[in-house]
Amino acid sequence: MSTVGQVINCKAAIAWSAKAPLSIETIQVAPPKANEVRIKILYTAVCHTDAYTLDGHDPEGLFPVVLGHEGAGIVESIGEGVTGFAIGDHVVPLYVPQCKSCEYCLNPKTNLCQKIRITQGNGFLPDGTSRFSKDGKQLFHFMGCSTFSEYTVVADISLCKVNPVASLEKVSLLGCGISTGYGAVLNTCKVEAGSTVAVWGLGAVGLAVIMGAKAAGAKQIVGIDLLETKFESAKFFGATECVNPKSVKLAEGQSFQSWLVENFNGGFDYTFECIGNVHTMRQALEAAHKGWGVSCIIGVAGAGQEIATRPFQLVTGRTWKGTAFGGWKSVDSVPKLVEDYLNKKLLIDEFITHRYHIDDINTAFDVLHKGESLRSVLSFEK
Ligand SMILES: NC(=O)C1=CN([C@@H]2O[C@H](COP(=O)(O)OP(=O)(O)OC[C@H]3O[C@@H](n4cnc5c(N)ncnc54)[C@H](OP(=O)(O)O)[C@@H]3O)[C@@H](O)[C@H]2O)C=CC1
Ligand SMILES: N[C@@H](CCC(=O)N[C@@H](CSC=O)C(=O)NCC(=O)O)C(=O)O
Ligand SMILES: [Zn+2]
Ligand SMILES: [Zn+2]
Repeated sequence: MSTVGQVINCKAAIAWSAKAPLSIETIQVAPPKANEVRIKILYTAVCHTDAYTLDGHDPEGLFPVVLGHEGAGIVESIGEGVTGFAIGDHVVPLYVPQCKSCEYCLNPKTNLCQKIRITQGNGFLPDGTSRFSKDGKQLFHFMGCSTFSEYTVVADISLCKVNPVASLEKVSLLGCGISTGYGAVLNTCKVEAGSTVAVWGLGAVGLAVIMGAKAAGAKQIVGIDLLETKFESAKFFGATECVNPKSVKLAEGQSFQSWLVENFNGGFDYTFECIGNVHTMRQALEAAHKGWGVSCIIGVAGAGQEIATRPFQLVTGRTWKGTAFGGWKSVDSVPKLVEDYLNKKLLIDEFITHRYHIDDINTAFDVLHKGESLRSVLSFEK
């Protein structure tokens, strides 16, 4: 029985309010309007940013909402005017879209397409409305993706078609964390062979940075985390050594970053913060090498959180920058990352540490907060 043009009743994890567990319920998903695509989501992962918004730290956080932004699925139907997709295509939703016509898409210096950023930040699709409801009550979209629903609707510029040979379970992780960390190295920082690199936070994003640094030919890759249980996986992905800031012997009044400068040849060519903590962001900046060191912020910090350092740190040659989705022009790049995965240039399988049915999504958030997981992947099929 075709669902094209029909409202679909399906399972979704609803966030009714901040800090509350997600509620598994049947919602209504309306057909796609012009330049929209409705997708049957087969797999979705949980990223720390989902937790960031669910925990109430996101100034753009709106409730009730269908969260989720790291997923993959199959096209169920397309709206009027959609040309690049057909029913049955394997696709990955993209929270950084690529319209290829806005000022940002036309500028090679950024991937931050702004075509639909305002409506996306307001929890809507580009026409300013939602396709989600629960018995007549509107539910907001999230990051233009909302993958915590069996069916979702996205703008056609927020979607890419991928090789159907690749496992949708695996390529779901290219919707955020792996692409971000890997791209931060290759695109945002353009790390050169022989560089020295330090990475704060050994979660999925941090490990993807390590994977990228190894691919770039870095000669030293130092993983930094408070949880030494993360060190083994960091070394698997390419860390040459790992440091627990709580375990080093600091001189009276000495900072961790000055200890790093003292013990790692004056600091690192590149540092990456993959936590979302403004204090570790300062550590990472000040551990970058005088004269040329570059520090890249990947971690997300909420409203009111501000970074600080002495201007002297920048005056003496350090650069502070950041990345969204690893600087990838999304529609063009994610299909290529899928090919890299199929050609074994990129690891994905090893990031998946937990698998759950969508009914157990709250457990996936628990293991993330406990630091026990890299990526939990959820499926809707029993
Ligand atoms: N800019 C972008 O485009 C993107 C940004 N992000 C952001 O990147 C960050 C990482 O995401 P993700 O990898 O999914 O998150 P994870 O929670 O999986 O990883 C964060 C890691 O940092 C560790 N950590 C926490 N506090 C400290 C500390 N003070 N010093 C050292 N290590 C610490 C955590 O340990 P523990 O588990 O014990 O807390 C965990 O190992 C998040 O802020 C997320 O929002 C994610 C994707 C894209
Ligand atoms: N609404 C949040 C935005 C936080 C943020 O920086 N998001 C990242 C992606 S994090 C994915 O896991 C991003 O790409 N931002 C670009 C953008 O246009 O938002 C807040 O306001 O804190
Ligand atoms: Zn994410
Ligand atoms: Zn654009």
